[in-house]
Amino acid sequence: MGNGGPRATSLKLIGSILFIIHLVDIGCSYGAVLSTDTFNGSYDEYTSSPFDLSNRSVFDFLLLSIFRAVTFPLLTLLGSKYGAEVPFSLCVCCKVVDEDSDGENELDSGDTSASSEDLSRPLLDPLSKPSLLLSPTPSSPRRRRSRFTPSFFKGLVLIVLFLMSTTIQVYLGLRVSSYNFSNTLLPVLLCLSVLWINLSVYFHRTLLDELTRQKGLFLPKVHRHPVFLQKGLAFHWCDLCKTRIKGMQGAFRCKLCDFDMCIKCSKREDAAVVSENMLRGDKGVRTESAVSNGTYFGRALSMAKGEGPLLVLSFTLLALYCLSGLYLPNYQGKIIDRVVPDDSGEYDKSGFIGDVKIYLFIMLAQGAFSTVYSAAFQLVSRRLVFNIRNELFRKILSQDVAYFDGTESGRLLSRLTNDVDMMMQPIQSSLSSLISNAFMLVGGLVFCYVKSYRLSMLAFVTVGPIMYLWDLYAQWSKRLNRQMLASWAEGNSIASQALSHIRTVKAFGTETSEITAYNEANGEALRAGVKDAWGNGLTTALTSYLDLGTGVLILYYGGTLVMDGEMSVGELVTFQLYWNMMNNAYQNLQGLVTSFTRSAAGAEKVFSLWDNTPDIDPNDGAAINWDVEGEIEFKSVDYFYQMRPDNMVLSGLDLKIKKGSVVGLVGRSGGGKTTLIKMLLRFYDPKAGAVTIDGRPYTSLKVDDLRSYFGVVSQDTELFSKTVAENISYGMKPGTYTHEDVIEAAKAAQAHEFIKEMKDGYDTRVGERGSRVSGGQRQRIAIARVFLRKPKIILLDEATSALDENSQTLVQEALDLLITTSKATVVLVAHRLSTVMNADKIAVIDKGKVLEQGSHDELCKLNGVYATLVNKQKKKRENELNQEAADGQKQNPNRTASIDDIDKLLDAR
Ligand SMILES: Nc1ncnc2c1ncn2[C@@H]1O[C@H](COP(=O)(O)OP(=O)(O)OP(=O)(O)O)[C@@H](O)[C@H]1O
Repeated sequence: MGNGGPRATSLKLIGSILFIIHLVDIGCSYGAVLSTDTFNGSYDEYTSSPFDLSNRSVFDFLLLSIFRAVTFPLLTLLGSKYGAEVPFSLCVCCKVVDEDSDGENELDSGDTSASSEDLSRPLLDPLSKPSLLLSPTPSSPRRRRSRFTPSFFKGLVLIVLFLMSTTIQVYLGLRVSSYNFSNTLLPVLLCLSVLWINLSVYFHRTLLDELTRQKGLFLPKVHRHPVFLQKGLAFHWCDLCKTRIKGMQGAFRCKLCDFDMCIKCSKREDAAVVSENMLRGDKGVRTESAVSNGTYFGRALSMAKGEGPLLVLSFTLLALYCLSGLYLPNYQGKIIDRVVPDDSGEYDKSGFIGDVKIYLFIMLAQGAFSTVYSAAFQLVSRRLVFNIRNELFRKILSQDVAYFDGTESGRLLSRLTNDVDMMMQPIQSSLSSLISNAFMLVGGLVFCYVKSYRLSMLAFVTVGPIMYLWDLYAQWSKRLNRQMLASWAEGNSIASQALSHIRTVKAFGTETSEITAYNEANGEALRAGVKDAWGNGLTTALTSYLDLGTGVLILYYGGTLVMDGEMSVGELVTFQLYWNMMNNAYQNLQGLVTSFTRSAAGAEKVFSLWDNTPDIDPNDGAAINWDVEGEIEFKSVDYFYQMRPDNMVLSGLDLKIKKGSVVGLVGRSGGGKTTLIKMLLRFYDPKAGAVTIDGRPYTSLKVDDLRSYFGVVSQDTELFSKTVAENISYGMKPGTYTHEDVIEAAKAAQAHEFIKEMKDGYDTRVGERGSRVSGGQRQRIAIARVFLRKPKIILLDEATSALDENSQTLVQEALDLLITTSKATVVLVAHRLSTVMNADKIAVIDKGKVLEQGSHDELCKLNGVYATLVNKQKKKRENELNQEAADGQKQNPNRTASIDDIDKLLDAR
C-alpha cells in the first residue's frame, strides 16, 4: 500500500500555498514602493524616530520580502535534509505510514472491526512472510559519530526561522510606526507584511514537519497510531506481552501515546488478536481512532446540547459582560483627559463627574453579569461531568464479556476518573473563558486599530512569534499528557489488582514488588509531568519577555506621540488598556488551546470506549413475550476465546436440554463445561452454530430479558460489599419481594442458622467479595439468591467443589432441595459422580464435544467413558472398604470424597 500519494499531495498543497504567500508578500511590498512613488510627498517621514533610517522610500520592505522568499525555503530545505530520521528498514510487506497519520488511508475500506475470520488472521497477511521483520538500519558512520541528532538540526532550523521572523517583524513594526501616512493604501500594504510573515512561517514549519516526518509502522489492529523503532526504553514494558523491554534491543514506541511493543511481539502473528487492553467486542478487536482538537471540541459541545436554555442565558449574560468590558477603557481614557486642563487652564468638572458615574455604572453592571454567567456555566459544566461519568459507566458495563477478558479493571477505572477529568478540565474551567476571551480579543483588536494603527502595528509584531511558541508547546504537551494518562492507568491497574488480591500479596510477601511496580508506573507519569512543567515554564518565560518588550515599545512610542501632540494622554492610556485587554485575552486563549490540545488525549480514550457498541448489544433483539419453558439446545456450536484463538474450546457441540430436566455435565478439567454455562448466559456468541431457547435463537432475543430467566451458583461466588439481605436479593427489583421472602430463601438454602448467629443478622455486611464469611457460607448465600429469584433455568457450576466435606454436605443438601423443589431446568457441572447420578441426563464433555449422553443407567449400559468411571469408583470403594476393615479404621470422609472425584477417576483411567 503506497504512502506517497496522500503525502505527495499534501506536500504539493503546502508548497503551492507558500509560493502564493511569498508572491503576495512581495507584491504588497512592491505595491507599497509604487505607492510611495505615486504619492511621493503625500506622506511625511516621522523624523523624531531613532529608527529613522533617513530613507524616504519603503524599498527595504521590498528587499526584506525577497529575502524572506529566498531564505525561508532554503532553511526549510536544509532542515529537511539534516532533520529527517529513517531509523529502520522494512520488508515490503509492512505497512508504512507517516508519523501522526491516523492511518485511515492505509486501511481497507470499512475495516473497522475484526470479523470472526479476522481473528484467526495473523497481524499481517501470512502470504507476506517473513511477516513483521524489521531491522534497524545501520546508520551511516558519519551519523553515528555525530553528536548532533537529526532532531537537533530540525530544532536549530526552527529556532533560526523563529528568530529571523521575529527580528524582521520588530524591524518592520518600528519602521511603520515611524511614518505618518496621509494615504490609506500604504499603511495597509505595509501592515499586511506582518500577516504574510506569520503565515509563511507557519506553513514553512508545517512543510518541514511533513518533510522530516519519520516513516512509522501502522498496525491498525494492534494500535491506533503508527509506531517507531526506538532504543533505550529500558524502563518500559511491552504492552502486548507485559514483559520488560531490553534497552539495548529497543522496541516500537508510539509517539502520540504510551504504547510500547517489544521486538518479539512485533513478530507475533497473533499480536493483533491477543493483545491486552485493546478495544474489542465479542467478534474481535476494534480499531481505535485518534481525536483531533476540532472533533474533541465539537463532541464536547454536542454533549452539552441538553443544557440549551441555561447555555443561552449564560451566553447572553456573557455577551453583555464583554460589551460592558469593552467600553470601560474608553471611559478611563476620558476621565484621565478630564483631569488635564484645557488650553484655557480650565477643568471640565461636571463632565468629569458624569464620566465617573457612567464608569461606575458600567462596572457594577459588569460585575452582576459576570456573577450570574459564571454561576450558570459552573452549573452546566458540573452537570456535564455528572452525565458523562454516568453514561461512561453505563457504556463500560454494556461492553461484551470478551472486552473484560482482555482489559484490566484498573485501566477502566482510570478511564472513568483520570481520563474524564482530563477531558473535562478545559470545558469545566474555561468554556465561558473561551467565549469571553474571544470577544475581548476581537473587540480589543478593533479598538486598538481605531485608537492608533501605528502603535497597533508595533504591538502586533510579537503576536505571531508568541503564537508560534505556544503552538509548539501545545503539540509537545499533548504527547506528554497522553503518556501521563497511560502511566496513571498502568498504576491504577497495578494498585487495583494488588488491593483486590491483598491476601495473596501478603501470603506471598510480594508487597515490595507491587510497590516497586506501582512506583515505576507513577514515576513514568512524573517524568512526563516534569518535562511538561519545564516546557511550560520555558514557553511562558519566552512569551512573557516578548510581551514585556512590546509593552516597553508601546510606552516609548506612545510617549513620543503624546509629546509630539499626536495623541492625548487619555488616548495613550486607552490604547494601553485595550492592548492589555487584547493581550490578556489572547494569552488566555493560548492557554485554552494548549489545554484543549492536552485534553484531547484524555478524550481519545473516553470517546473510543463511548463509541464502542458491543457485539452482544443490550438494545438488539426482540423482547421475550412468551411463557418461557426453559428448553435449550446447542446446535453444532464451535467456540474459541478471543485471547486464545489457537485453543478450540467447543467444536461442533450438540446438546439438547429438555424443559424442567436436570442435566449434569461431567468431564475432564478444561473440557469446556464452564464455557457451556457461559454460553447459556450468552456471555459469548458461538463462532459457528447456534444456541436456542424454546426453539428461538439466542441472537434474536434481548440479552437482558434472556438473562433474567437464569439463576446461577458458580464455582467462586463473589459477594458484594453489602449486607447479607442485600446480597440475597441482589438483582431483584424492589417491591417484588419481602424481607420474609429473603428469610425463607435463606432457610431453604441452609443459611438462616449462621446468618441468625451473626450480631447484625441479615444486616451484617459481608465485606468486599464476601471476605467476612466462609466459602461454604458464601455458597449458601448464593443458593438463597436462586431460591428467592425462582428462575426458569438454574445453572450450578461446581458449586461445592472448593468446599470441605462438612460445608459440602450442607451446600449439597441446599442444592438438592433447590433442584427438587424448583420446577426449573437445571444444568449442573459436577466434579463428583454422586452429584450427577440422579440427573435426568448426564453429558460427558471432552475436548469441546459431547462424548456420550443419557441417564445414569443408560450410560452404564453403554459401557463407555461414564461406565468406566462408575466401575472404577466401585472398585476403588471396595478396595478402600477392604483396607479399612483390615486396618480396623473408621470410614475417612476425605477418602470417600476422593473416590467420588471425577477428575481423579479420569486420571486413573
Ligand atoms: N476467558 C478465557 N480466555 C481464554 N481461554 C479460556 C478462558 N476461560 C477458559 N479458557 C480455556 O478454555 C478451555 C475450557 O475451559 P472451561 O473453563 O470451559 O473448562 P472446564 O471444563 O469448565 O474446566 P474445569 O472443570 O477445570 O472448570 C480451557 O482450556 C481454558 O483454559
